[in-house]
Amino acid sequence: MRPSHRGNGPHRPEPDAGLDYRGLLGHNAPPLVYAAATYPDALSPEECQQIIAHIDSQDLRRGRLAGGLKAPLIRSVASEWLDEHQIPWLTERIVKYVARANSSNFPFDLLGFDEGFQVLKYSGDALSGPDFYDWHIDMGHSGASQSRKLSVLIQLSKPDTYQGGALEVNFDGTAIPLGTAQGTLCVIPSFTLHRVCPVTAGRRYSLATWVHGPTFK
Ligand SMILES: O=C(O)CCC(=O)C(=O)O
Ligand SMILES: [Fe+2]
Repeated sequence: MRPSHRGNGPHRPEPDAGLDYRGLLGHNAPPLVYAAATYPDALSPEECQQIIAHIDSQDLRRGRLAGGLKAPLIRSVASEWLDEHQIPWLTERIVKYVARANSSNFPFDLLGFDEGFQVLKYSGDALSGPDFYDWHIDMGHSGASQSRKLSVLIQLSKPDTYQGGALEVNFDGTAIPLGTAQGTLCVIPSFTLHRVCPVTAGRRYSLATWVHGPTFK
């Protein structure tokens, strides 16, 4: 069971129900950095299919960790950087939700997207074994990953097209699954522990991008 209240702070809504948390913040309430901002219909099914078709037209590479490290025991996925000109509406859409999330949850100083969009394909092939991304944070030790402040994660697949593959966050010791509906966009601080459970059948497509800014202080 997942608790609807955690810690002693303000009420934290269920991640799946989270749209606009502003009304829940008291005047001096601390920012809700230990909650995901989740927007279930950020992309339509047609828009998700457009991105999936684009991913399937690409030669994908094996994914690495934040900072470029190869670690097949922690991350197994096929990935590629998206040429955003091929999905011209996407940047504006993501910016809209990041702005909403940052004003409601995470009043972080942000400067922009320094890395572009990464598309991800997790396959549940019996032969090569399930793809997954074990517990990790997105802030890395080198390059642009050092200044990641918000992680934006989009579910592109319909949940009934794969098995396993839950995207989970861990704020306080409890693994909390985020929404799986096709087109769901989640925003979490890049220091949040999260994982993608092994995809045991089918294919799970997702998109990840990061918003950068000055070092936390
Ligand atoms: O596939 C996902 O939904 C999340 C991917 C992720 O955590 C990452 O690429 O850093
Ligand atoms: Fe991640």
